Amino acid sequence: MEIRIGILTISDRASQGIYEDKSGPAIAQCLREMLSSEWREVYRVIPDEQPLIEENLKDLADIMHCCLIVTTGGTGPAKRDVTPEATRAVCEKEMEGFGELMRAISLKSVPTAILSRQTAGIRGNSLIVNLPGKPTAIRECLMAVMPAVPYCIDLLEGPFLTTHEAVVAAFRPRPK
Ligand SMILES: Nc1ncnc2c1ncn2[C@@H]1O[C@H](COP(=O)(O)OP(=O)(O)OP(=O)(O)O)[C@@H](O)[C@H]1O
Ligand SMILES: Nc1nc2c(c(=O)[nH]1)N[C@H]1C(S)=C(S)[C@@H](COP(=O)(O)O)O[C@H]1N2
Repeated sequence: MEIRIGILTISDRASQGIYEDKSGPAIAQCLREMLSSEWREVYRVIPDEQPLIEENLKDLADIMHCCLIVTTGGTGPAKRDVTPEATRAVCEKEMEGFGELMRAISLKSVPTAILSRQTAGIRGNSLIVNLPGKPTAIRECLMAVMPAVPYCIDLLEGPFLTTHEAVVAAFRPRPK
């Protein structure tokens, strides 16, 4: 079966065309460099509206069967930043370690890393990972968590994801 990965940009201004979305394409580019498995992106740009975020996450997981869904934006403290709330609302399990690790790595380059409430969670067979909105945060955060992502997807009975070892090595404690 085709491997699908959801890329969801959550930004009022990018969704209105006030600025060009750079973070969604950065996620796609980063994943292309990291993954040796064939995969197809399902890419969307939406405003910071919690019901809309939840609807898109559910659709990408349940209907589009994306094994991995990466969001960008809406993780901060501002009134309209509700991506973590939407993620928790649609997930059966929260995966706190992802947010902890991404904040710790990001803190080495920006003190404002602690302003991101980015998290991750499991909905059905899908892993949902939140990234901050800044285009420069994408590579840093994805590089941090990617070693554990293929094994997490194994545990969700998803496709066997392989990586380009020179870029990032997937860690599987119990190789298949
Ligand atoms: N998807 C994106 N593409 C390009 N630049 C972005 C994106 N998201 C954020 N930025 C940049 O990072 C800055 C700070 O991000 P901020 O978190 O304020 O934006 P946002 O909350 O994603 O956008 P909005 O306020 O329109 O919903 C923005 O002013 C913009 O320069
Ligand atoms: N790696 C990284 N993480 C980062 C940043 C960044 O520039 N690089 N920006 C921070 C800032 S300034 C904010 S406000 C929060 C939330 O951003 P978001 O609301 O766009 O998701 O992410 C933080 N995390």
